[in-house]
Amino acid sequence: MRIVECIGWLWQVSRGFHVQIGWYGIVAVIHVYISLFFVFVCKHLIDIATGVSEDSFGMYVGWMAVCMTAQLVLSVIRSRWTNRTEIRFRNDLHHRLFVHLMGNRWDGREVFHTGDILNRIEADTDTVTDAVCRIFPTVFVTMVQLGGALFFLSRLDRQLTGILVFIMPVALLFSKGYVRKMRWMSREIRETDSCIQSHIQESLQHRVIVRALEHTRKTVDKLASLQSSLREQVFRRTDFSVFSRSMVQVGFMTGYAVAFLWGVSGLRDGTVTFGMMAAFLQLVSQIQRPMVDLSRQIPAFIRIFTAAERLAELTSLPLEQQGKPLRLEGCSGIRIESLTFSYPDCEKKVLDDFTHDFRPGSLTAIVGETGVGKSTLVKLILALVQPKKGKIVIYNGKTEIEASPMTRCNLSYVPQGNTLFSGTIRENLLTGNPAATEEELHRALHTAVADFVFSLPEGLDSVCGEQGTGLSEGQAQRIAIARGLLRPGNILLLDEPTSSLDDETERMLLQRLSKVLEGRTLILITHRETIIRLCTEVIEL
Ligand SMILES: Nc1ncnc2c1ncn2[C@@H]1O[C@H](COP(=O)(O)OP(=O)(O)OP(=O)(O)O)[C@@H](O)[C@H]1O
Repeated sequence: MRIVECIGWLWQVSRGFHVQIGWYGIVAVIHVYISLFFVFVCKHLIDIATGVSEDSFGMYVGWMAVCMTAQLVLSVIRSRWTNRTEIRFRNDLHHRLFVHLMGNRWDGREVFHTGDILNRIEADTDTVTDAVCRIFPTVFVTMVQLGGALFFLSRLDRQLTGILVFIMPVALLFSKGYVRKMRWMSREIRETDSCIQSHIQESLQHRVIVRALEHTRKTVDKLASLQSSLREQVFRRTDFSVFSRSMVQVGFMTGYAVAFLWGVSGLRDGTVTFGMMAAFLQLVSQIQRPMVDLSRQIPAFIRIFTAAERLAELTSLPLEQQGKPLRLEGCSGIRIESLTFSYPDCEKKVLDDFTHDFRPGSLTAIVGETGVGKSTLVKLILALVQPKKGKIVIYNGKTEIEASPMTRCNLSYVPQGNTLFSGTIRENLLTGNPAATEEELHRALHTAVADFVFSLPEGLDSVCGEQGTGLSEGQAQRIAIARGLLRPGNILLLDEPTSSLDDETERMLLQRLSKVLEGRTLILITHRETIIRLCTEVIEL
């Protein structure tokens, strides 16, 4: 991503904060001019004290007090503003990224590891927040301060200003090559940091399995090796930037020495007053400080562009089709016409010219050997992935709609395996239908043979951990079935719903399920004979 594009992205994500930043800039500029006026007041006071000027001493003391009070008030306003804007901006950016990532289109391939995404959302968002709320306004103020100080100095001594302006742009040392190298180094560091976070996140998520496979030592060693790479990369970047900064420092030190010697020789010759000398030194430091600050900000700018680039990669992920849910009333069916699908970067077609009509009210079992494409077909029906060719139509006799994210409301889906969220059982069930009544929750649990919930000490309010820890696989599976049954859709999509159930529980589940299938279409993936017998149709992939 080019720097101009990074700036454009930053401008776009900070929309909604431009007015606030503008106000901050105005306050900061007033602050700068008050500090320059303070220099002017000090010069006059020294000139009055040394007899060069005959102005009123009391009046200038008064101005001095006004300047000091105003500076204090403005710094309080600025730091209060910065802290408030920072938290607002960070929350806003987090929110936008989260909304985007929750709604982005999935093509069957995860572009980023979850740990990498988390790292970007945390660390890169912090960098961008710091840029928008602190660094950019500070740089703006620094430039105004620099311009004001140079202007003021030029009123005192044009020649000296000319010399200083000539010496200062040592910062031009920061050629294109320097910036390119720093950007590359920053990107490398951020990528290693993401790898560390991904490794920690995945290892912690599967720590029980890691322990069971006696893989703990290797996992810890991998972290140490990644950390050692990160350390080396940071050391390399630090050495490079320290060297470049020292070169700039030399330029500034020379500038200060020139101003000092200029003033001293002027004092000796009588062309410079003590007041002017004090003003020289104050102004030179007011020029030097901003220049040093600006040179220090260059690595920060490179970090900002790297962070902006990494966040822009997330926000540029295409979004799923958006729109109002398209709900079909009554019993609905699904017609699949010449469907062809293959995962990105895979030659093999998982489905090739597949056609089938899941008629309204039919009970269909999808069977086939493992890896043949059963779950993929369900994902296509859910419009989680898009077919390469052919189409999927949901119909009810009166209306026909092509499958899309908006037709998901017609589908009650029970995924394979343990898919519970951390929280109470009630919260998990309500993700199926937030408006479900207490009676509906009880009915769904009963149909899913999950009556065991009622005998738990906390009942529906029992808490389960991440991925349903605290419950057995079979218990978690039955709660997931109840959650699917609560969905308002008339088409039930069940992916291996009884894989963790014993024969007796499975028999009861099928018995209870058959009673609620009136007016609904059932599509289920299974390997179990008992379930296949319940179905009116069987298709083998
Ligand atoms: N995200 C993916 N990217 C690439 N290939 C994938 C992806 N998901 C699945 N596949 C491949 O697609 C094929 C079909 O997978 P799918 O999960 O649909 O099989 P399945 O019939 O449901 O298997 P099982 O009975 O084991 O659940 C497999 O060969 C698998 O390797």
